[in-house]
Amino acid sequence: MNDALATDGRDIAVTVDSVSKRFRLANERRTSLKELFVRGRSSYHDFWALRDVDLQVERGTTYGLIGHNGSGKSTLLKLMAGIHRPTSGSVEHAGRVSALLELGAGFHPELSGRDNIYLNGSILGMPKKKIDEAFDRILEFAGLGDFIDSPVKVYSSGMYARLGFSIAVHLDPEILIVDEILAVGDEDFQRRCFDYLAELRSRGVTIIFVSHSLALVQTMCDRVAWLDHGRLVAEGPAIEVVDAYVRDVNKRESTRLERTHTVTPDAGLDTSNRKGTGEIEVLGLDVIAGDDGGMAVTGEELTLRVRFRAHSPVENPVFALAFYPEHGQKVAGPNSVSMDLGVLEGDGHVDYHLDRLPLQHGHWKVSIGVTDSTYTHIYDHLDRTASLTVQTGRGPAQGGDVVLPGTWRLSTVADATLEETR
Ligand SMILES: Nc1ncnc2c1ncn2[C@@H]1O[C@H](COP(=O)(O)OP(=O)(O)OP(=O)(O)O)[C@@H](O)[C@H]1O
Repeated sequence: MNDALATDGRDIAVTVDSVSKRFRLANERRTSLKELFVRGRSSYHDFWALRDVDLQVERGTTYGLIGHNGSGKSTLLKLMAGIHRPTSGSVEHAGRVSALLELGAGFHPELSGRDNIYLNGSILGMPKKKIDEAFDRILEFAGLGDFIDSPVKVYSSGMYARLGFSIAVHLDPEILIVDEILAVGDEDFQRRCFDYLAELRSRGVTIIFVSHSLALVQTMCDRVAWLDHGRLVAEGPAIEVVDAYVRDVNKRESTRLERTHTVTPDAGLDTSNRKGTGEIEVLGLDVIAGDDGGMAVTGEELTLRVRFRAHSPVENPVFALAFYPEHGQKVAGPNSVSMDLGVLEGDGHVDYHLDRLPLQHGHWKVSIGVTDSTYTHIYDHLDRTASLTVQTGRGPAQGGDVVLPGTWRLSTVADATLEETR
C-alpha cells in the first residue's frame, strides 16, 4: 500500500502496470493409476489470461470491467484484490481493499455467519472493536434472521451473497472490489446493494466491479476497461467504451447471423405450428433494418416484411403480428385492420414499419396471422414461429422488455415560486 499521485497530479487508488498473468493448464487427465505408470506425469501448457494490461483507477471513482466470457475480467479483479500475483508487471493500491469475489470465498464453512463476520473482519485487518461497532449494521443488511447462528455451509447462494456483500461494504473499505456475485441475490437485495454502492460512492470509496449488465456499467461507472482475450482493447469514459463494445458485439453477431441466413433463406420461420384455411399463405418474414449490419436494433428504424401468396382472390384481409419475449407473454400485437388492402391475389408482401423499434435487446418470437376483417376466419396463422434477434441500441439503458417513448419533466416548489415572482 502506498500513496499514489500520478505524474499529472491525479490521485490514483489502484495502478495496474504492464500486468500479465499466466496459468499452467494440464494437457490431459490421467484417469487411472495404470495410466499414470504407463504414460508418466501429465504435461502442461501455458495459458495467458492477461497480457500487458495497463490501467489506473482514480480515487473515488467507480470503475467497470467488461468483455466476453473468459476475457480475463475476474482474473484482473483478483490481481487487483491481491488474491493472485501477476506473472509479470505490478499492481499497487493506495487504500484498504475489501473484495467480494467468488461466492463464499473467505468464509469458513463450519463456522456460523456470526463467527465468519469476525473472521472476515480480522482478515481485512479490522480491530475487534471496529467489527463490534459494525456488527449490527452487517446483520441488519444481510437480513439472515436466525440463520446467522447456523454454519455457513447450510446457506443458499443468495444467503452467501447477502452476508458477503454486507461484510465487504460495512467494514469501512477504501477500495471495494466486486465481481458479478450480486447477480445471485433476489431483486430486492440487488436493489439495496446498488443503493448501498451509490452511497459508498458518494462517500468517496473507490469501487471496481465486473458485470455483464452493460446497462448497469453505463449507469454506475465513471470509467470502463474493455478486455478481449486478456488484452485491454479500450479504456475510457463508461458511455464511450460501452458503446464501442456494443457496436463490436453487434457487428460480430451480424456476421454470424448473415452466415445463417445464407444457408437457409427462411431460417427464421418454422412452419410446424400453423393453422388456417390457406387461401392466403404466409411465405416468410424478412427483417429490413436501417443500420449497416441489417440487424434489428432497439430504438432504430425497422421494417418487418410479411411475404404472402394468395392462392385465390381474398377481399380486404387483415395482417397481424404479435411479439413475445423468448420466455414470456405477448407484449404487442399490431394489425392492419385500419387499412383497406383491397383484393389480394398472387404473390406480394405487406410491410410493418417502425421508426423506432421499442423492443429491448434479446431473442423475440413473432407470430404472424392473416384473417378476414372480423378476425373470425383465419387464412393462415403461424404461432411464435419466426425469430427476431434485437440488439442493444445506443439510447440510455432501460429495464424491461420494451422501451416506452415517454419523456420526463421536473417541477419543483422553487420553480413554482420563480414563476410566480416573474
Ligand atoms: N485458476 C485458473 N487456472 C487456470 N485457468 C484459469 C484460472 N482462472 C482463470 N483461468 C482462465 O483464464 C481465462 C480468463 O478467466 P476469467 O475468469 O478471468 O474470465 P472472465 O472475463 O471473468 O470470464 P466470465 O465473464 O466468464 O466470468 C479463462 O480462459 C479461464 O479459464
